[in-house]
Amino acid sequence: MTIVEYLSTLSDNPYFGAGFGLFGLGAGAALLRKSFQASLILMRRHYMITLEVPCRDKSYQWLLQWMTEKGARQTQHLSVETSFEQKETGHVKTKYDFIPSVGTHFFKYQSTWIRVERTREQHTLDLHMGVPWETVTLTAFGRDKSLYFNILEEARQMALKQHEGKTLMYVGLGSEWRQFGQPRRKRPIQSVVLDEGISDRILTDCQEFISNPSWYTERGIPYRRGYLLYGPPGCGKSSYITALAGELGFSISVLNLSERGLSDDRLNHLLSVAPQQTIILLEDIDAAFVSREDTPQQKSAYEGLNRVTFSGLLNCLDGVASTEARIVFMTTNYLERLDPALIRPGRVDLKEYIGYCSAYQIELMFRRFYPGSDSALQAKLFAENIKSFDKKVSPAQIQGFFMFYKHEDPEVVLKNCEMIWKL
Ligand SMILES: Nc1ncnc2c1ncn2[C@@H]1O[C@H](COP(=O)(O)OP(=O)(O)OP(=O)(O)O)[C@@H](O)[C@H]1O
Repeated sequence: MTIVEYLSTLSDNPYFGAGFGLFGLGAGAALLRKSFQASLILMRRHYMITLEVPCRDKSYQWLLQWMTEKGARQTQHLSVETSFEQKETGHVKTKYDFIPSVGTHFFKYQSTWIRVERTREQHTLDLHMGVPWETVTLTAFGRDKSLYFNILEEARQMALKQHEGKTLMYVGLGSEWRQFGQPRRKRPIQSVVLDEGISDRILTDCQEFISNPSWYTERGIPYRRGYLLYGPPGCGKSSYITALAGELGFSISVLNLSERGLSDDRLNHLLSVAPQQTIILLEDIDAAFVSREDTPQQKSAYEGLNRVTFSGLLNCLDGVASTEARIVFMTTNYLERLDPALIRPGRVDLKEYIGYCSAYQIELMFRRFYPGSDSALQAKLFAENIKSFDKKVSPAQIQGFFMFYKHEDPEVVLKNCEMIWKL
């Protein structure tokens, strides 16, 4: 029997025919599935756009907030984020924000449906923050990438708007900057009364610096500026820096150089990843290198811990260079304790003494507290009275004194000037 004859007898066999038919069906289904998958991949590649935002990216928080506003209304699967909000009256209000939970959500942006997938890796931690690693992936039909650009920009604007009129504070935690406390209402710069011309000098210098990056790049000078405010306590150094940050629309990033475990490397890293548009504040810079080892107990407490060295700090300050305007403010009560290397030009470009009140400051503070019609005359009298005691007085003392007599007439205040030193 030839092979051809053998095959023809097989084709007459009903069992073989059925088996062959089944095989054909299976192969056909597999082929269909494969081509479906291939066309899906092809469609994804050419007709869909995807955006992946990992939790380490700056826009991640903005995007979550944006989704809270836009998307959370369209999905039923939410997770809660509780925060505390301080009202201007000082009341603290609890605020619940619902954000789309981990999983898949769909919502419409303009006329496009977007699939949002929020995933959380159970086994991977974001080592900086110690939280599970998360990713948000947006997928939409189309090829226009500007869709995502618009979403991110809208999210950024929304985040900025939330902080409009507020000053943010950051502190260095580990190798990250973390927001510290609630955003504070901006303090008007005029509310910090410094001696004649000082505030204008600092403000103009900062503004000129910020608006002139090309001056620095053209001359190959690092784009940074250092300021030192020195003087006795309670005269407004910290208050002025806070008010200045508000005026410039900057945040404040506070670095505590005496902090345990802050090494040269960490300091360097923190300075290089500082938030944008921020004032880096090194308070009580004189205390950073002396007070730590005053007593044997302190010495042993700090043994084995990393810490910032003086040369490390100088290197870090010199290395603070970026395309961003980098403003560093230092404060101290004791200028004479500072090493000249720390405050040489280039590290500190402008030094200002913020001292006890002059007659000019006393008058101005009085007029701000008692803005009545006789204010100018009374303020002059008040300043003369205070000066006649020939004693030092700080703005904090004057503020405390005014607060004590806040329900009294200016006349009573004028009569009780000596109480300033007794409160
Ligand atoms: N020049 C000023 N104008 C208005 N208020 C002031 C002024 N100086 C100080 N105050 C008030 O006194 C308080 C303490 O001021 P602040 O902390 O800014 O002083 P400081 O010079 O930074 O002191 P320290 O050296 O102890 O840090 C604040 O409540 C502030 O409002």
